[in-house]
Amino acid sequence: MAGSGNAHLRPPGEVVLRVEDLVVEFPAGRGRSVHAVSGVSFDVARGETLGIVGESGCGKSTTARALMQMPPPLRGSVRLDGLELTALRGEALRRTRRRLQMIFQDPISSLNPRRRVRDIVAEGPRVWGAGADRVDEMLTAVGLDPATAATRRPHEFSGGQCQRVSIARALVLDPEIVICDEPVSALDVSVQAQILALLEELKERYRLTLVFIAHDLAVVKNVSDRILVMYLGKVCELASGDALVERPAHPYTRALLASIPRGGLGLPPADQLISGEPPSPVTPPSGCRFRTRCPAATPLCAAEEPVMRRIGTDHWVACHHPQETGEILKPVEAPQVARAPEAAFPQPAEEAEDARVPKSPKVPKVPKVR
Ligand SMILES: Nc1ncnc2c1ncn2[C@@H]1O[C@H](COP(=O)(O)OP(=O)(O)OP(=O)(O)O)[C@@H](O)[C@H]1O
Repeated sequence: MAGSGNAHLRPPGEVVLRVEDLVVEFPAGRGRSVHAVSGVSFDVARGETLGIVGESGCGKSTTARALMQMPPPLRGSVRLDGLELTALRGEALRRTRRRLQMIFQDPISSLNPRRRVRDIVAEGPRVWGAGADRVDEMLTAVGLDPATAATRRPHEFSGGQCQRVSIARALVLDPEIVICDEPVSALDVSVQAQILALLEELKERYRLTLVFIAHDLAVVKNVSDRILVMYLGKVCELASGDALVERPAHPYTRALLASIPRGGLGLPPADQLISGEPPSPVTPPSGCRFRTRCPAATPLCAAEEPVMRRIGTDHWVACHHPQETGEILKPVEAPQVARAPEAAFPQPAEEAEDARVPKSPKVPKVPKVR
């Protein structure tokens, strides 16, 4: 049986970032805590884009900040090329952080309004004493003309242009990993596509690894090699983008897919929709955290927390009653789907055992919940 450790979440390729049992809590008064991130594990392969998706408040941004050690997690491990970031302090942490950069949701408020664009992009190089010669190159790379843009201030730019400045600021220090936290959510739809295309282009040109966070599965699907689905501080499902969309196994993933309008992913409507708000992360439900909204929940789901199980090549799910993979949601007019590459890592015997689709009890037919 697959344990709750992280060996089973290995992506195909060389692991650059390994996250194990990450826990982040915030004080909630009267001795209680917000359980924002509760034992999240995943690996990121060099050169891949890992998407993280889930409703607002599920812990995506907290996970991102914990990777950057801003602040460090309460428990768990974050290893960059084997270097344990949670053990670093002071100068050593500062030096290592340069290898990880972040792009934030609100491009305008994340830029200092009083500074000129050149100074904003050059701030990292000034602090680090390196990269100053790349400022113009970066402005050009993100589609801004250094001659005209560099002396202007953020308020003179549109949201999309400000996000280009943020991207230049993040890339000027030549990071290995860029964590994009809802980088297009605040932008007009037409601008979103341009910024996503730019990120894709820069990823190739500068051989970046991306962690791409968004609440919108349609956006995440377009940019990600693999997708991790979070619900109330936990990972529900992790799979290649194709597997997640064509064979969603977790009821929550299915609900997220069902909420995408036709024309988004072009999927037929799924049979189950969820309603209501997630429970409070101060008092999360026992067992499976999704069970209070899950149309397939049984007493087992309240009694026992489901662990991540492998149900296919590069496809993992934490659910007692995952959807049998026999039912495949075919995208409308989908091109031939390429087979996901086999994991580069040999699977230990006990994981190979779990590679079969777990036999789950028949999920009773439930009425639609609206
Ligand atoms: N500094 C904080 N103090 C207290 N609670 C916090 C703090 N930061 C986040 N939280 C809580 O932690 C939980 C996870 O929040 P987080 O921002 O990580 O979620 P998210 O999935 O990124 O959502 P969003 O997209 O809305 O930012 C939420 O319940 C949030 O209210």
